[in-house]
Amino acid sequence: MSEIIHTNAAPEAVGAYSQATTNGDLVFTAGQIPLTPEGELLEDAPIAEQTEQALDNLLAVLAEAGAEPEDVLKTTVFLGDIDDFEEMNEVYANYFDRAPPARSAVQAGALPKGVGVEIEAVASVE
Ligand SMILES: C=C(N)C(=O)O
Repeated sequence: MSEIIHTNAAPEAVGAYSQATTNGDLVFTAGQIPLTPEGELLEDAPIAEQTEQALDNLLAVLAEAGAEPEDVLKTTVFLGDIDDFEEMNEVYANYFDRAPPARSAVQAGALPKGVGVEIEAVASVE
């Protein structure tokens, strides 16, 4: 059975999508961008700060679905500029310090709202 996940601890969707959906034990999050739950966009902040906000949002959405960081199977990190990889990675490592999930990191041509990073995840909550 599938379910739509919503929490006020993460920003509202900026388009026609849900913060996350579930199917059985699996949780699929939308890509989280550096937008605060209050609606402040951090598109000009350093990539470290943008990454923190995106990951705070991601963990808030996962928590609403009952998932902890250890439950994450795979993430995808979209960067506006691959030169930001190291700065993003340093922050990212603090969020997934135990048994980090599989990950892909790619440079996207452009990201919504002009942000520098967007991060999505798939988790299992069995
Ligand atoms: C920010 C997004 N996740 C989107 O526009 O799909």
